[in-house]
Amino acid sequence: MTDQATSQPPISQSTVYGYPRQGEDRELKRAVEGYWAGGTAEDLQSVARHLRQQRLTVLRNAGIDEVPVNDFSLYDHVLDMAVMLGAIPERHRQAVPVTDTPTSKLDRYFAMARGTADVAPMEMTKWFDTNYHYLVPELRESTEFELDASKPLEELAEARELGLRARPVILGPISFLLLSKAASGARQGFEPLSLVDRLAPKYGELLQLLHDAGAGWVQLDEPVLVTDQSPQVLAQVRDVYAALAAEQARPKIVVASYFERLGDALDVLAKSPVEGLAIDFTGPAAQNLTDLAAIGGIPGKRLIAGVIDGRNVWLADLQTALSALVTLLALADRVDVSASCSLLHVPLDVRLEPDLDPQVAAWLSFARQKLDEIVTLTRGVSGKAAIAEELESNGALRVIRSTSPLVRDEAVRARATAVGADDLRRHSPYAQRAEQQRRRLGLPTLPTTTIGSYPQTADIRKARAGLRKGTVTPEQYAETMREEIRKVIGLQEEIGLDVLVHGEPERNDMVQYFAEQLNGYVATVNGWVQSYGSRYVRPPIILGDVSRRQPMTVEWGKYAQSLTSRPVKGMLTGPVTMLAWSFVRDDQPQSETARQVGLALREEVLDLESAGIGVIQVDEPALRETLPLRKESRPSYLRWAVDSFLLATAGVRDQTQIHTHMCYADFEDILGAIVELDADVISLEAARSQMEIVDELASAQYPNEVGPGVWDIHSPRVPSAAELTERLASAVAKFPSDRLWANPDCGLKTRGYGEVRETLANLVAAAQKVRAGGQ
Ligand SMILES: Nc1nc2c(c(=O)[nH]1)N[C@@H](CNc1ccc(C(=O)N[C@@H](CCC(=O)N[C@@H](CCC(=O)N[C@@H](CCC(=O)O)C(=O)O)C(=O)O)C(=O)O)cc1)CN2
Ligand code: MET
Ligand SMILES: [Zn+2]
Repeated sequence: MTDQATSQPPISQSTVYGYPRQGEDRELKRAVEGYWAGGTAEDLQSVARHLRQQRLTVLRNAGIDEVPVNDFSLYDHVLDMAVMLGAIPERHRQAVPVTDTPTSKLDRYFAMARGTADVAPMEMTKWFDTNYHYLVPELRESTEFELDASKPLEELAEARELGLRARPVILGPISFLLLSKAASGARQGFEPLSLVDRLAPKYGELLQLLHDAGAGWVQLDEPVLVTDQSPQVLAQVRDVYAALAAEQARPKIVVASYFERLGDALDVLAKSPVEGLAIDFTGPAAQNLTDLAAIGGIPGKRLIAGVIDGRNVWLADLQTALSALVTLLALADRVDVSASCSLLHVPLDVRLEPDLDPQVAAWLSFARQKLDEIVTLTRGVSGKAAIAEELESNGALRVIRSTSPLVRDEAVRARATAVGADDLRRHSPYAQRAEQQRRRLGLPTLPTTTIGSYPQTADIRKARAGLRKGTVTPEQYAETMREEIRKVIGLQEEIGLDVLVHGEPERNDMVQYFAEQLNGYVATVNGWVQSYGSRYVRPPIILGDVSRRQPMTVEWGKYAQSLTSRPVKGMLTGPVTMLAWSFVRDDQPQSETARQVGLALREEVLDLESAGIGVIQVDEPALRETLPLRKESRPSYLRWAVDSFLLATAGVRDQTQIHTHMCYADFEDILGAIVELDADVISLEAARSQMEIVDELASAQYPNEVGPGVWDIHSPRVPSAAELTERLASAVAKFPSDRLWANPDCGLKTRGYGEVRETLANLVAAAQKVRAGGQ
């Protein structure tokens, strides 16, 4: 490549698909929760407007040539899309009639997201293999779409007022339909995709409105195209984009995909009459580069090349990214530079991390730093010399990281290498273990338990904030936590639960809490990433080889057990979840890291056992979500996932009962792996899916014990004893009752004590009733 004269227009432009929404101080969370607590719509809208302006200014000042709009959301962008298309479930229409006031529109929006006292919210589920949750639109054969384009139009106008070139980002029609579900009461066998012909004209109207409002380009996101799709679905993709492209007055269309390779969908999109494609070239999607070359590229089209990893936090390898861009130049009419996906999935800015070791901070790139990487690469496309300095310092930092003692720990590596097949097997088969556990624990049939956490009250969080600020001493903090544990143990005894928990008050988060205590991890103080709605997490960063410094949970567990004669369940987060909800290393296979975490947890499990804890739960809620999007990659993932769990848990004696917990439905794809985990007891989400999982486990002849969650803890509703009895009875009808447990769906940390006390009492009553043979 040769240097271009500076007078020539730049070959490439820089852009992104989305930017974090919350603001530097999570202003959005406070504004939204403030509105829910009785604040005004004006206050909420003004904070939101200010944040949008701030984001656009940041993008502009960073040098981003074309900014995204409509990527902002008060709650979730799929919910926004459902509202934009008028796909509003009947129950929310009726519960919150929309009048002329702006408040009613907002109230209905939040009713769909969170439910009301009378109506259930829309279902929430994971956004592909990320830890972000979206709301699942509900459609039926009678759904009539009705366009309300006010949101993208307003956001477009805001950007144009700032003098910016803006590209509205809209969830595409195929993804919208495939991410939706049949509403309850829809015709048997109804498939949302069957509405595509009714939906497409609404997208046509939208395109026209955006065009009239001055949009030169629009981005239609079709991430479902990176999952396995049938030829029939791909034919629909072809037809719908042919129809949209035939619209008279419209912006140019770029179809975006991310997270995996496009596979067969690549050719379909390449042949479609849309003007551009945005493609992910990072991680498992790197294959797109070869695939694109193999089909001869997309001559005549714009390519937005996602060469910066939008889901991880490591400094990019600029040299490699630049080489990819140069290769791509020959495969498209024009190549623009971007991150692989919306920057929604990474924290805002490394500069908001004052406590981070500066050396480590220099290896990281959060959303704001990724903008710089994108802009640098964009300049580099015109001539490598223009970014020679950046390439050199980037290369140097990457070398320093790869050879840093913070990264490699030979002792850990030696222990990981020494792991043998025996370490991955319990001493005896389940039947023998169950016998010994029965004798030791003396539990009734249908034992009752909870999943671990009890309400994280404001007082608990205040104490922790005080500890951080130094206004609360470690001793005072520990006493506050012990007080909370006493309260939680007392409550459970009073209610009459069989297997108790300590309540997890000392944990800020089930992953971050452990990350803060393990070697090889670093935690952030401001690295918030939206999980759902107004809830955020701070995923820790796995930097180097992982090992345990000292026992992490044993003191709390021992204390809780000392307060009661009933068994107290020890509570740990499993290796897969410790990876899935963190930013992982990009310099070694995940299987390696998982094995190291498995070894660290194994030590903790054995220490808990020695401390007299007879029941130990190792949570793996992320096991399903981490399943690779493409089926071909699944077996190898499941192998290391199961092995790391076994490594953590299989060292205990027969009479120690191992539990695990998963709370995201859709277990069909991993039933085999669930069996292989060989946990004595597994608790699962079941209430929201009408206990279907029990049928599945029964037909898979699940050999160990199961606690299908009978209480959907995601909703503030208190289920009655009768309702819980019915759910339990339905489980008993399908699965051997001597291997069933009674428990909620998930932890209770987001619930209030009022609901918890009432529902758990109902749960105990229901279990008693079903034990006695009642209905
Ligand atoms: N990592 C992870 N991913 C997950 C889950 C999970 O539990 N963990 N569960 C599912 C998602 N569910 C979730 C449920 C709840 C929250 C949640 O409640 N988040 C809290 C933050 C939790 C936290 O980190 N709390 C810290 C810090 C709290 C905080 O914001 N403190 C204030 C001060 C608070 C005060 O003075 O009262 C501050 O630092 O500014 C603590 O307790 O110590 C929030 O958004 O508000 C997140 C996800 C799937 N993915
Ligand atoms: C998201 S799974 C949560 C499991 C954890 N033990 C809790 O009860 O909160
Ligand atoms: Zn859970």
